[in-house]
Amino acid sequence: MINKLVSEIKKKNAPIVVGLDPMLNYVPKHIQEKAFAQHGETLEGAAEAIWQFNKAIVDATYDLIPAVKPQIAMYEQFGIPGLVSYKKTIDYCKEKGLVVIGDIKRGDIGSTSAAYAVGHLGKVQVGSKSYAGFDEDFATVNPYLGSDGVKPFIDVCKEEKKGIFVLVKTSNPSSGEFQDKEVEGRPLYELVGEMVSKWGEDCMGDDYSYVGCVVGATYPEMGKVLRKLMPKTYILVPGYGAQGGTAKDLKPYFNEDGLGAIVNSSRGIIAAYKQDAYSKFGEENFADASREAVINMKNDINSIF
Ligand SMILES: O=C(O)c1cc(=O)[nH]c(=O)n1[C@@H]1O[C@H](COP(=O)(O)O)[C@@H](O)[C@H]1O
Repeated sequence: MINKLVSEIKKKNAPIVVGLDPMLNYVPKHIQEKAFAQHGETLEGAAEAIWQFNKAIVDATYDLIPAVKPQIAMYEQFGIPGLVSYKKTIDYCKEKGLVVIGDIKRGDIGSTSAAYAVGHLGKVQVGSKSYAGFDEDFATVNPYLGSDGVKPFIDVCKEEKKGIFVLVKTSNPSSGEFQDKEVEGRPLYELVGEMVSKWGEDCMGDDYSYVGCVVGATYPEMGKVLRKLMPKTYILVPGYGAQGGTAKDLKPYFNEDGLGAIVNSSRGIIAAYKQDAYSKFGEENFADASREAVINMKNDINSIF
């Protein structure tokens, strides 16, 4: 799957991911009203609204982008109906040829991680049959329980030819509270980065490992150090746009070949119609606003090369 991700990035000339993080207050009134007319103001109604919202955005942008990243929390808040919309979103995006990065940020003791890995990337055995549960192409993984929490994901990736992005340095303001702490004279995120690079050594695609990492766009100095430390590791870079990361901050995350990083924007794309810059579209044409926001993001990021 890492080879498909890289080749789609090249083909579409777009090292970007659209984050499908649908909060109900981003969903235009006309979509909410239709969903509530069918299902009432219920969890089912909300789940239908976010699904229709996602579908419209995917239809308007899929030809421009290599990948999407649905964040499972945004679906989980609507319970089981929300998870059904998460799965519908995954299947629809795959039908459209997109690589799907499930932002699930899992990681636990080995046996529990194995179940997470099976549920999201692998297949579960039921008697003589086996089934893929959520079936994303990649998943985000939290490594802070140690290697026995990550290895089960790598094992499933090997079997299924899938991939993971392991959190190394996150974009949020307090990420330094633990991640920047010095251990043996070096920040913890560097040690984690080295470990991720090591895990990825025998998980190589053509040019990059299918064990990738996450480094926030909001810490470009650290991105620069980590890029050098882990040259074969693909970096998923969230924090562009709504969290303040800008294109000029992003150059250090890429290799000389213009590859090696893929930048996520969620609110900046899916809720573009709410921004002044896209107000000309109006709420009805929210998906067209998202399309223009994708084109602008792509041009903005490509301008650094
Ligand atoms: O793993 C992630 O994707 C992630 C890691 C990180 O360090 N920071 C971060 O913002 N994210 C996710 O990236 C998305 C960012 O959303 P926006 O700030 O709206 O673009 C959310 O889904 C976050 O959960």
